Amino acid sequence: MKIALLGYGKMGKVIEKIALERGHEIVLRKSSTSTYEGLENADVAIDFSIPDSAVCNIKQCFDTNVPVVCGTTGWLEHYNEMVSLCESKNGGFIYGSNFSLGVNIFFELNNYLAKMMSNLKQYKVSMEEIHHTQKLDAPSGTAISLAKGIIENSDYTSWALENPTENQIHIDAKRIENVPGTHSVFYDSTVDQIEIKHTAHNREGFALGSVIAAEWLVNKKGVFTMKDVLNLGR
Ligand SMILES: NC(=O)C1=CN([C@@H]2O[C@H](COP(=O)(O)OP(=O)(O)OC[C@H]3O[C@@H](n4cnc5c(N)ncnc54)[C@H](OP(=O)(O)O)[C@@H]3O)[C@@H](O)[C@H]2O)C=CC1
Ligand SMILES: O=C(O)C1=N[C@H](C(=O)O)C[C@H](O)C1
Repeated sequence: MKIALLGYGKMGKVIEKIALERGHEIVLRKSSTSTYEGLENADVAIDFSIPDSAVCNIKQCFDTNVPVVCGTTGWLEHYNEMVSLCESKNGGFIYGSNFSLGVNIFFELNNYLAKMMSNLKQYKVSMEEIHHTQKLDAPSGTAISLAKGIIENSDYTSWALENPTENQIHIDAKRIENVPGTHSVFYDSTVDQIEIKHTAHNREGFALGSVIAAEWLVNKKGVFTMKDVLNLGR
C-alpha cells in the first residue's frame, strides 16, 4: 500500500516505522514547508499534522480522490463540514481522536460506566488529561471524546476547562514534559471515588492503530470511525 504522510513530526515518524515494518511504502512526507506532490500516487493518506492544517489537508485528499485517516486533534468545529464534503466528493474518511486499541476499549468502558452512574446523583464526574508540553490543543481530542461519551449517557450537557457549572464536566488539562497521553475519569462522592484510567507508555499504539485504519479504509467510500475498523459494534 502506498501511503502519504501529512505531517512528519513525532507521530509521522513512528507511523512511517510501523508502516514500513508492515510492508507499506511511503510516497509523501509532508511538513509545513513542503507541497502535496506525490499525494496523487497514494492509496491512502494519514494526517497527523497541526490543528490549523488538518482541514486543508483533508480537503486536498478529497480533491485528489485519496481516502484519508486523520488523527490530528483541535479542529473538530469543522468535523461536520468535512463529513458533508466527503459525502459530496464520494471520498473515504476516518477521524479518530485516539487510534490506540486500548483507548478505543476505554471509550466503551467509559460509556458503560457513565450509563451505570447516571442515576447515582451522589457521584460527581470529572476528568484529567496529561500530555507533553508541545501539545497545541487543550483539552485533548481524547478527553473531548470521553466527555461526549459521558454526555450521551447522562444528564451532563457539556464540558469546561474552568469553573464548571452543575451540568458541566470539569476537564483538568495538565502539561508535563514527555508524557505521551494519560486520561482519567473520576466519579467522586463524599465516601469514595471510582477512577478509570488509560496511560500510553509511548506513541506506538496510536501509530499502529492509524496504520490499521488506513489498511481498512483503502478502497472504501464513506465516513467511518475506529469503532467500525475494530468492529466494536454500535
Ligand atoms: N489520534 C491520535 O491517536 C493521536 C493524535 N495526535 C495528534 O496528532 C497531531 C500531531 O502530533 P505530533 O506528531 O505529536 O505533532 P508534531 O508537532 O510533532 O508534528 C506535527 C507535524 O505537522 C507538520 N505540519 C505543520 N503544518 C503542516 C501542513 N500544512 N501540512 C502537513 N504537515 C504540517 C509539522 O511540520 P513542521 O515540522 O514543518 O512544522 C510537523 O511535522 C496533533 O494534533 C496531536 O494531537 C497525536 C498522537 C495520537
Ligand atoms: O498530542 C498528542 O500527543 C496526543 N493527542 C491526542 C489527543 O489530543 O487526544 C491523542 C493522544 O492522547 C496523544
